[in-house]
Amino acid sequence: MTTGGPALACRALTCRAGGRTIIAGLTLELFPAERVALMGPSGSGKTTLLTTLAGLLPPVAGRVLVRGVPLDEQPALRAELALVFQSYGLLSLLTAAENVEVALRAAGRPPAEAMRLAEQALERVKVAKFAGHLVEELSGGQQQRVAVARALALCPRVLLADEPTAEQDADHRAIVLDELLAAADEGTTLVIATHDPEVADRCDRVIDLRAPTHPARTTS
Ligand SMILES: Nc1ncnc2c1ncn2[C@@H]1O[C@H](COP(=O)(O)OP(=O)(O)OP(=O)(O)O)[C@@H](O)[C@H]1O
Repeated sequence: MTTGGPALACRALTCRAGGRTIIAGLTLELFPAERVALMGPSGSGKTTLLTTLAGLLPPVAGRVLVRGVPLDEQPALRAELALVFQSYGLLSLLTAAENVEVALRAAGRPPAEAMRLAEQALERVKVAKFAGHLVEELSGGQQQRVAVARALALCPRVLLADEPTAEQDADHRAIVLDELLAAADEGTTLVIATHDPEVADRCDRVIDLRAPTHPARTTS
């Protein structure tokens, strides 16, 4: 499903972490409504790549482009990207609902609308009943679903999700995956880092980061 130009792209992207080159000269184009699985062994650079694509980690060379515009030249374009962090990145002393509302308020939504959208997003991934609970009171899987809800609520142009089903049981894994794929049905570009072949099977394309120091191989 590729319409128009890429929603997100990178050109000759090189990323380093801990004094090592993790991603070397990677060029990619990710299209609206496309569902992409990012795979590769532990340590191959999935988190590093997602964090760089989200504009949170500057590359040492190359560029990230949002709708063809270099992200480093227009940092405001980050607002079009949402990242589900592998470690969730939630504020533990806020409630589940407040975590989603804070993101919506930061994106410019008025308070009442932020509350309504947060509730809807939490319901989509079956954590609405914990809306008033502090994040630190929730299980890992519940926290992960709150992190997914936060990203979904933003209706981002691009949703980058770092192993978003890793902490889920089978039923909740299916729910999370269905909701992420539903966002792609609405036009969001979806990139899911995963070790799960069943998640990859439901995507349009797999990007395989087989070796930390080699360019990614892309399969359709
Ligand atoms: N802040 C850091 N300091 C030092 N090394 C780092 C840092 N961040 C990442 N690395 C290294 O970069 C490499 C890639 O890590 P990354 O987390 O991107 O891999 P991954 O493919 O997401 O792994 P996993 O599947 O285990 O989540 C690893 O060797 C890791 O040790």
